[in-house]
Amino acid sequence: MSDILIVDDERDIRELVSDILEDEGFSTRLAGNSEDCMAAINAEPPGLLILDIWLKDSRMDGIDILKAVKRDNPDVPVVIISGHGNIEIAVAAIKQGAYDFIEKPFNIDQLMVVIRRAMETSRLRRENAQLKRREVSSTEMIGQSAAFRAMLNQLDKVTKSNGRVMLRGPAGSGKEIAARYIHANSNRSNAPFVTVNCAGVEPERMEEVLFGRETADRGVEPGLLEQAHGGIIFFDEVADMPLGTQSKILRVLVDQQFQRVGGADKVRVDLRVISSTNRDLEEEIRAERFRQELYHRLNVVPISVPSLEDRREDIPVLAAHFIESCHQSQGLPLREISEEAVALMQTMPWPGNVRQLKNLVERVLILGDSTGPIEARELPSNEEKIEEGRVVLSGALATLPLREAREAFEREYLLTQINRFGGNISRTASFVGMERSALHRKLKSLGVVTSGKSGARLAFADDEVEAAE
Ligand SMILES: Nc1ncnc2c1ncn2[C@@H]1O[C@H](COP(=O)(O)OP(=O)(O)OP(=O)(O)O)[C@@H](O)[C@H]1O
Repeated sequence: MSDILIVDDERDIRELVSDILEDEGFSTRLAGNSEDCMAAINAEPPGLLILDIWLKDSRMDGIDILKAVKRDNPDVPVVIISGHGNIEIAVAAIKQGAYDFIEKPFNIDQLMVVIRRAMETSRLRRENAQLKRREVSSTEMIGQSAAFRAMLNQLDKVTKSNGRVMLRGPAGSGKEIAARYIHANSNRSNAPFVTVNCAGVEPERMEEVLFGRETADRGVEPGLLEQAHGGIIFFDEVADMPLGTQSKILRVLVDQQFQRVGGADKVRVDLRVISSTNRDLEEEIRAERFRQELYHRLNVVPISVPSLEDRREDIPVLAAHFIESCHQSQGLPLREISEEAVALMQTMPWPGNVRQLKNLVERVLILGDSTGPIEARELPSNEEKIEEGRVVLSGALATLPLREAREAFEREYLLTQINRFGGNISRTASFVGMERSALHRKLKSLGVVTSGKSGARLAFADDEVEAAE
């Protein structure tokens, strides 16, 4: 257990408190002024700080020390000692984040009750934080496709740097989990990871949420930037940040400091910034909805998170992973997946990406009444697309002459299958029921050029479609 730092300018008092605490089995350190106090904290943050509000011959008073501790070591609980009749100041200290206060003169029992409670609360907080961390670190990223491995490789390169990363990819593709992966593997892994849900906060509240606020009656309420101090702040869906807030964030990135709403003090924070977007930010800049300068500051290392349709090969392992986690967390049955069900999952559209797959797996496990393998009939039947083997035409296909429509269909169908088999032409040929050489010819006639050892990249007319490596 870490020790208790006792700060009081009256020597008798600090020694008396120290004796009592040592008798109770705590170890203590003592400081008589603010300089010694800050030096002791910087040397090693204590498990608890007992702090006199009035410190003679000190550069900082108790409230200043409290502010510094709450900024740099927010986990250290602080118990204030206040002189008799200084209740207002003690209450102000609580608003600044002190755990509790005791009034001089105090008796041993009072002191011990407050200290035991403060220690217990802080222990619970630490345990909670550890549990949360464990939960986060168990959200491991699953995948083995070339597209996934390429992304992971890029993530691994940026974990140890402080570079600002912009994660781009469609909704539900795994941008937040990628940001958490960077955090968990960075040297900030023991510091907070704080998400700013830029789409979810009302624009008029955004600044308070980010910068915090200071009011006469409620004191300091730290915002998300302060809460993330030392760690990573993740701007989720950064394109949804109001323009006014964008300028202020830009200032924070330039100056490395900011003011709370209603406050006068400058607050300094040490942060690494990761952002995500599923929109085309260049387009947002052209439409004057996103500030170009902020874009350049946030987009230092752009990393693309592939859609699930671009890594269909990963669907079976992801589905198995979600079955396992639903089993662990909710006791749902640990079921396998039939071959037909895997084939259907690997060919159906996934506009909601990995999140949609995760939800689908959970739904099937909840609704299913068997413990055998998941069957294709348990999956959504795509009724709007196929009715009893009948393909319902999309608007685009229906406007084409038969020959072009057939080619468009064949191209789409074969690309999906090739992607599903990770670019492996032999396995694709065997599934679609063609000879390998006939499939090659077919692809060529459709303008799909395979290259690389395993048909890795598919040059598709002028466009490039990346299937797998
Ligand atoms: N590679 C992966 N392995 C395991 N789980 C994943 C993976 N990718 C995504 N997930 C899970 O899918 C869900 C959606 O992922 P996440 O929230 O990271 O997506 P997102 O791109 O940030 O979504 P949005 O843009 O909608 O905020 C989460 O539950 C996440 O844990």
